[in-house]
Amino acid sequence: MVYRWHQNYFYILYISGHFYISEFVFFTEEERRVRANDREYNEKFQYASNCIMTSKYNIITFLPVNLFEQFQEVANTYFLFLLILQLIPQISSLSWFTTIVPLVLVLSITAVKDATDDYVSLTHTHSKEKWMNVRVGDIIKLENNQFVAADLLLLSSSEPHGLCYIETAELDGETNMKVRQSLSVTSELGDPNNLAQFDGEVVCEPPNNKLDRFCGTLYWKDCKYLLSNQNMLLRGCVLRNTESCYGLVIFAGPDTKLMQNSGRTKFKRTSIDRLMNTLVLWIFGFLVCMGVILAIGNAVWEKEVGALFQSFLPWDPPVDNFLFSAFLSFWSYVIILNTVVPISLYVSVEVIRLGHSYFINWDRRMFCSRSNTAAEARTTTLNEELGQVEYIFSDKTGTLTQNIMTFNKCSINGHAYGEKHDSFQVQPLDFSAWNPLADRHFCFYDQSLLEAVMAGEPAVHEFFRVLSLCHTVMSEEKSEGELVYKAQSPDEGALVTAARNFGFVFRSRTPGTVTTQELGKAVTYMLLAILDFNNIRKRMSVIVRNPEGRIRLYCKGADTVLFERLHSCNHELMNITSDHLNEYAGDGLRTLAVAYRDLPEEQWEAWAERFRGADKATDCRDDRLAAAYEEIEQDMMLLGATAIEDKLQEGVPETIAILSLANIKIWVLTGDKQETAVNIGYSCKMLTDNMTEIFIVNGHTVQSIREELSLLPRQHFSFSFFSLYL
Ligand SMILES: Nc1ncnc2c1ncn2[C@@H]1O[C@H](COP(=O)(O)OP(=O)(O)OP(=O)(O)O)[C@@H](O)[C@H]1O
Ligand SMILES: [Mg+2]
Repeated sequence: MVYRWHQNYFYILYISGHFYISEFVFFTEEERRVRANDREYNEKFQYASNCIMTSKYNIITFLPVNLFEQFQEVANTYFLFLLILQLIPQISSLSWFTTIVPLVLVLSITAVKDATDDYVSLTHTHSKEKWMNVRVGDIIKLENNQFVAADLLLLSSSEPHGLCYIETAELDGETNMKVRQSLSVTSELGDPNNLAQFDGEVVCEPPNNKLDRFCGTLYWKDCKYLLSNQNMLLRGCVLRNTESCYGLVIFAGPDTKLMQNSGRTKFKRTSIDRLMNTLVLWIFGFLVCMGVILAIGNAVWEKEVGALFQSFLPWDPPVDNFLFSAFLSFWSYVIILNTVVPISLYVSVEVIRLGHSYFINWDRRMFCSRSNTAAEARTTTLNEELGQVEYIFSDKTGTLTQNIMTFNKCSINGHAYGEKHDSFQVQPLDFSAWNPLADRHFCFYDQSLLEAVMAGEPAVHEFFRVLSLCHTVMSEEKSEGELVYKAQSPDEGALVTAARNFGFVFRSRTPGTVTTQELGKAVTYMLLAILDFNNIRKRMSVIVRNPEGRIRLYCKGADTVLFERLHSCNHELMNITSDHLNEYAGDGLRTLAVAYRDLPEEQWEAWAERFRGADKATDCRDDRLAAAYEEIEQDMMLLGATAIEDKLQEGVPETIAILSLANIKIWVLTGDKQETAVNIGYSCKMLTDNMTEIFIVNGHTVQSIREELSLLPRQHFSFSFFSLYL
């Protein structure tokens, strides 16, 4: 079958029991060129439009495709075959409707079930009809809480500095908000009339499934601007905390990163289906044997006895010998004995499936009273499929844990703060008395840290200064003194809030400055560079110039990477701090180390030159930037470490315990420190005390991990806990 669908051809192939829908595109895209507001130009490239079909059937294809699927059921084919046999008068032993009625009944019940399954999945994914008409190169407006309909380049937003906030739960499952920012040249366009005149051209990578990367260039008014993932809004995200924004459609429909990540719909067969088919085949084999035995009996009788009665009991006209008579009686017996093949089995299984799916929907224990939603089985085979699960792959933060981070403890200059020493001190500290900007929801119990701040200990001050400066949090001041932080990473939100309560209040930022209020005094730092975080670097830094003109680099990140980059004079402090860190990790807390480095003017100038070169590079930009970062993040002075708590979600340990009883193996992905990860493993009952041998596979390359794995005895695979550091 071939469908023509928006310039691309789709073939439905049937190979060894599976349907494959293959897309045949007549050109392979090497780079994408999109000119804003110029449909005529963009149409030349025949990019896919924003129409997406997620359902298996449509009205025309339903009957043939569904029948084709159903006749893969051995029993259905068998009954069709019987029906054909019945039409031959010489062997027809039963009236034709005894087979056709059950067959038609089974076929139509299954067809109705398939059609409803498909319709449900269609209505769930395809509610926004109007987005179908969006084409590549259009500029569209999005409003708060709307789903992003295609992959867009953010042009401008209602928020200052072209910022906008998105929730990416549909894409990566993370519930925290992320920030995107438009280029400053386009964010100035603002009003719709200017945007209608915008005629920039984007040249970028072809459609791909990498959710966290985008690389392209915007050409506009003889200038060239580099684009990154930070400028993109992907289909499936939801706009939050942003009144409205405008975006240029770069990828639409099947080319969007969301769709590129989803596999094609395949005809699914559960293992019960396969088991039933095998059983039916065996029963059919038995039936054939019976037929053969009876036909042999017929042949013997016809030869020995029947032949003697030829004049009274003549053979029917086309039959002229006993062998042919036996051949015909074989088929008659196949028809007569057909009831041994249980066609009702299929109907019963379908009915049971339907019943099970309703049991799931009605299950009170799967009802969430907070959001007033019940569990919903969207396919009737769900129960069987769940029963087949052997492995569960889960993310840790936000899936097992609540993703609500609280600043719990810290170690500054070798001193540990935050222990709850005694039972007297149950009241959290009251910050509002001396700090009007304090966040009332922040709880901390250790008085001595507050005393250290008040006593003016320089290390403590510098520690909180790092926390208030080195981050990517945005702040919003609705009314004087009422600060709201919008953090991309909840860890950072917790750290900045802690600094805020201890008197180092982050107030606002512009692309070139950060303004803080340090113990009541407003201070504006020049923000010279942000060396952003990524999961390979495991750290982030900022370089700032304070009002006195001194330049400092502030860095925070994983202790493993930070400790390697400290100045040698930190040896002793490093040992004490790492003892504290181990203690924190032992409690399952997330840890970060913080450090600083003084930069003389000449050194900064020289490095800034190289940094700008790397930043402008078009090829290997990431590698060159990483090398530049590496160069400056050296010889740092350690300040201390922080410990943040992220509580487990309700019921996680119980659920995991039940899952492991069912022998389901669970893999959890986390970027935490190894000790923290192991401890969380224990607290959520993934690891238990009777697992005496826990293997930690610790390698940095695929090769080294493979070697370590090959050392493990095979049977340990199901019980061991891996922490892969790639
Ligand atoms: N904003 C940040 N600034 C500096 N360092 C960070 C930041 N976020 C995380 N890190 C460090 O980088 C390491 C890896 O973080 P990453 O965000 O890649 O982990 P993750 O995959 O998100 O893990 P999880 O899901 O457990 O949070 C962390 O252990 C932490 O030490
Ligand atoms: Mg993280």
